[in-house]
Amino acid sequence: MGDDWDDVITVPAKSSAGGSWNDNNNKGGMKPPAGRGRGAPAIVSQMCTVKIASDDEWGATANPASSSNGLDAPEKSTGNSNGWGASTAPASSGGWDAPTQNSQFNNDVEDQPRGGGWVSSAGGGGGSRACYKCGEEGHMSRECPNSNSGGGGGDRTCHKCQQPGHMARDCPTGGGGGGGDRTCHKCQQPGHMARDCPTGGGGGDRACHKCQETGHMARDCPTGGGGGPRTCNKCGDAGHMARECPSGGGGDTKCFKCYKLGHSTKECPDPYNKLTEDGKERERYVPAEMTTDENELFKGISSGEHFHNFDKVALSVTGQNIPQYITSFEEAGLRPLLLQNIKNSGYVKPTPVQKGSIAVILAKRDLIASAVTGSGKTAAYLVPVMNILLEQGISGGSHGMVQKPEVVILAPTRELAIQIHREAYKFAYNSVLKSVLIYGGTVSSNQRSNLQAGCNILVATTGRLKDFLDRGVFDFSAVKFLILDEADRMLDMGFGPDIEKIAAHPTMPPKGIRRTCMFSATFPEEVQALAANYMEDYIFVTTGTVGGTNPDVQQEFFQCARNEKRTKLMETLRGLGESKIIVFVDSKKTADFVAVYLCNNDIQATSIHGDRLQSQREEALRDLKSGKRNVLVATNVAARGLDIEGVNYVINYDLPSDIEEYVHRIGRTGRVGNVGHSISFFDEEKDGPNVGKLVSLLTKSNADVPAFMQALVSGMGGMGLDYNAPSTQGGFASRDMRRFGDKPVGGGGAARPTEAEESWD
Ligand SMILES: Nc1ncnc2c1ncn2[C@@H]1O[C@H](COP(=O)(O)OP(=O)(O)OP(=O)(O)O)[C@@H](O)[C@H]1O
Repeated sequence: MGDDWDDVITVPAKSSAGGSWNDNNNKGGMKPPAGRGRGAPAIVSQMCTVKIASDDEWGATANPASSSNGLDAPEKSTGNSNGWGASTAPASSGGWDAPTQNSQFNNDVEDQPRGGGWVSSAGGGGGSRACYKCGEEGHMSRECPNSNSGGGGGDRTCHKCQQPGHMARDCPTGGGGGGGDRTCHKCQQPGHMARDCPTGGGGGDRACHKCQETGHMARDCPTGGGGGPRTCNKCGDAGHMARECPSGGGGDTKCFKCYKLGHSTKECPDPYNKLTEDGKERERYVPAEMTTDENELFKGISSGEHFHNFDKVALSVTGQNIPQYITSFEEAGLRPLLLQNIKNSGYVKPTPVQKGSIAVILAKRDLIASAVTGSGKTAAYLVPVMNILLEQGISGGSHGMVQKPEVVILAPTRELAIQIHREAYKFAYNSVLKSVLIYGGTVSSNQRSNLQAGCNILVATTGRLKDFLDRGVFDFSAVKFLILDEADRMLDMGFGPDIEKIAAHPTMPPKGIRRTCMFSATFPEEVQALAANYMEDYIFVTTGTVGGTNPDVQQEFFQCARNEKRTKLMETLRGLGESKIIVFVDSKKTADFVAVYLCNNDIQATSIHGDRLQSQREEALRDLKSGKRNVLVATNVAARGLDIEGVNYVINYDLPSDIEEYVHRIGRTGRVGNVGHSISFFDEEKDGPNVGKLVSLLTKSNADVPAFMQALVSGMGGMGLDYNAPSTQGGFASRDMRRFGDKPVGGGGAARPTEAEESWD
């Protein structure tokens, strides 16, 4: 992965530090909360904490020009019979009757519908090219209606006898004859074609492409290999062709698909190659377009009976020069169109994380925000960044040019990226803002066209993002906001290296110039330390306990040995009737197994996991949403961020070993003030070692700790209990680490508070 990153075309980054947009702090139009007697947004000069109670995310030839030529360019100029890379050469090597069109030269070979070429699907061809038999347009020679004589009536001449009225293959002079003045490629004599050459070898003065000797063609070369000056496309050495390369790979020629060294295009292991590792044909999935039906678009989870409890949640904001929080969407000075879309979404007032985050982002500050699952973090960043773009105006790149999005939002899963884009599309409805979604598992040409048609907000998974970036479809030079959703996941070992490269990309404005915002329900302290490296003088917004479970989710645990789980699951599901339920398991295999088992037992189940085709993954979610299936068996791919209306229960068939994933999994229910339930099967043998972490989590979240867990923990002498330790040691963060950490933090501005907490109230 790594090497390609250095090859991307460099577009000059924004020159002036900070740019003017960075200085317009007041344009966000924040107004002070009513009745607080403050004129302008309050700027607090010291590190402080604010608590509110009550109301208050081209390669080798790195040739950017190729972008106009499609992403998957053909292997070099193989359009002749020279034998170099001959396997990809067009069929013209057959002789003089060259094909009219070489379908291999379609742009973006991977992404074209099968059966490409210029022949129309109408069955006859209707292009503007003329038939080789009659010379008329609208059909191909093989379908020539004027071909009674077998020849046609055009004025084109036969390649053999040079007479008009028939084609070479129908030449009455016979096969090896012909009277034209064209010469054989082998012996250079007129009157026959190379394949019919009586010399068998040829004695012309054309040189063999292998040994560079005259008198024979490459495929008849007596050297077997050749010693000409041409070099192998794999290893770069002269004397043999790529397909005969003794190195089997290597060399400094790059693959034209993935642009990595060491293999040819057809051997590319890249995910966008046609074949999977095990040789199966890849899916060519084109997702459906976003709905334009307003009702459908603005439909979402209605806030629940506990929504008012958000008012009781303490909002803690730490950092320097904290901007005044907002109390209502109206008072935030948002653009009318945005306000209208917020209203159409059914939002009446902001949730605590929205109150804090909207103010911070409108003030163009870096931000880490952590709040319980289902508390509206998506809108907490979308609304303010959109407002800023609308106020400052957008450039909106021209069609076909290298696109320059102003906002880049990264998410760990495709499904979450889809959801975020949908939200962005919703809030940007009727505005000039254009949100574009790019993610893997789908045909890339559609997404590329969407992106090339203009993009202000780019929502992406990292794989597809890097691919398009490498191919010069877009760059980061206009980025004002880099947003990581599920940031702790994005910064962990899986995605961390990608984020590092993205942030360090030559076209990405550096921290302090671009703004970086990170959101998650969980934010372990060690991840906060990593996050700080991408930020400058950031504000930390938390509501409740960072990493705590959602209080609206009633958590139940059952001791259940591994071999008892199936029966227990059936029992549980039968008791829950038609409710929408997500059943989490720890492996793809188990997901398939459990889903099949449930279906065999008349439960309307489906599954989602990383080995399923993307179309199947999305279909599974659609089926759950629509109620076609009421049970979704899932791996952690569905643990974070998904916001599905009516999911009343989450069942942990297998408990995760990672405590943060537990928090996210059970957070698929009990969203925006709705009551939810989680039921977890605790297998003492497997989950015993994690009991300390669980008890710590439940305790800090003010949730009931089951008696059996308490007994287990005291039986272990309290081992594993650690309420404040980093997650890897069994705990979770509950605060802004800068205020309590021992180590200075890079890039986070002042690492320690200089003054006591200061409140907004
Ligand atoms: N102010 C609001 N009023 C009513 N509903 C809201 C409000 N803000 C967000 N919502 C709705 O709440 C639901 C949850 O929002 P969202 O998915 O952004 O939560 P989240 O905090 O990001 O959750 P997670 O941590 O699971 O990713 C969505 O359906 C969203 O439309």
